[in-house]
Amino acid sequence: MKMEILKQSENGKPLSTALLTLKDVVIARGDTRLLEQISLSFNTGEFTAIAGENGCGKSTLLTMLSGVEMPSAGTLTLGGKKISLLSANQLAKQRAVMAQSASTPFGFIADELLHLARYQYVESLEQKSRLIHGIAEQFDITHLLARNIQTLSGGERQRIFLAKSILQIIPGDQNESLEGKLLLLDEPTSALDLRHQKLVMQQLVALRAKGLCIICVSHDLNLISPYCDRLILLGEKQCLADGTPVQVLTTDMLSRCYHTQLNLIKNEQKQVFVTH
Ligand SMILES: Nc1ncnc2c1ncn2[C@@H]1O[C@H](COP(=O)(O)OP(=O)(O)OP(=O)(O)O)[C@@H](O)[C@H]1O
Repeated sequence: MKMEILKQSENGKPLSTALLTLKDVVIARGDTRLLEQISLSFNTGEFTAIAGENGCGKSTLLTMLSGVEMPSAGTLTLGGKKISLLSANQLAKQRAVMAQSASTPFGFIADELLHLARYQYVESLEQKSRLIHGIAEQFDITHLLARNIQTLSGGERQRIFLAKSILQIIPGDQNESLEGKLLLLDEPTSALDLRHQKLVMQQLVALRAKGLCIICVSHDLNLISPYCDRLILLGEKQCLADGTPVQVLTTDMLSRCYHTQLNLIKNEQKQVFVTH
């Protein structure tokens, strides 16, 4: 797979590899232009958080990044290829999306739903089950596998759908690299208690270490900032800030983005926390 090398270290070794790129992308809903002329690159092995006020276009941007809908203008490439040219099967193996309120129209059993995530892989039922049980343990959903999805609590359901999206793209051998794979998450921790928030963040960081490119929309800046590599703030129809959480989280930037005064606290590890 041909990929654009973004940066080189002094010894010429690639430091990061662009997996997903947007060039002069315009995103609209109906007659409303939500984002104007955005150009961004998302790299292999990078965990990016996207935040911004309600209605600024975060979920719509994620939908476009997934290749499900095309932007009004501009180009989007995944792994060096125009996303619009990738088949549904290619997309399904390369990127997974967890929507904001993921649900099923029918009362699926959780285990059936997780098996469905592997439908495009040629593997024995035993291999499939081993993989599903491994991921289920990592997301603390083993005890929920026999349950009807529609009877689960919000947080339980959220962990099932997160596991499903990961199962869709990971190789059968969990030791294999995840380079070239993309995970798009829309507020995946909004219903989780503190223990499960931490668990999910730790699992995402472990997947990122194997090369997965993660883009996660979140309103919870305090939860995600210590774990993500990069934070993008959207507002005013553009990318207002793009950098490490410490670079992006300033009182000026936050008041411009959220139209209210917010305060910051720094801890000894130089992490920044936002308070009202
Ligand atoms: N299908 C649609 N038709 C018309 N307008 C839409 C449609 N989908 C979204 N919108 C509008 O587009 C804007 C952006 O919506 P989007 O869901 O991307 O926002 P968001 O930044 O994810 O917001 P939130 O933080 O509330 O989840 C909103 O004003 C929304 O009302």
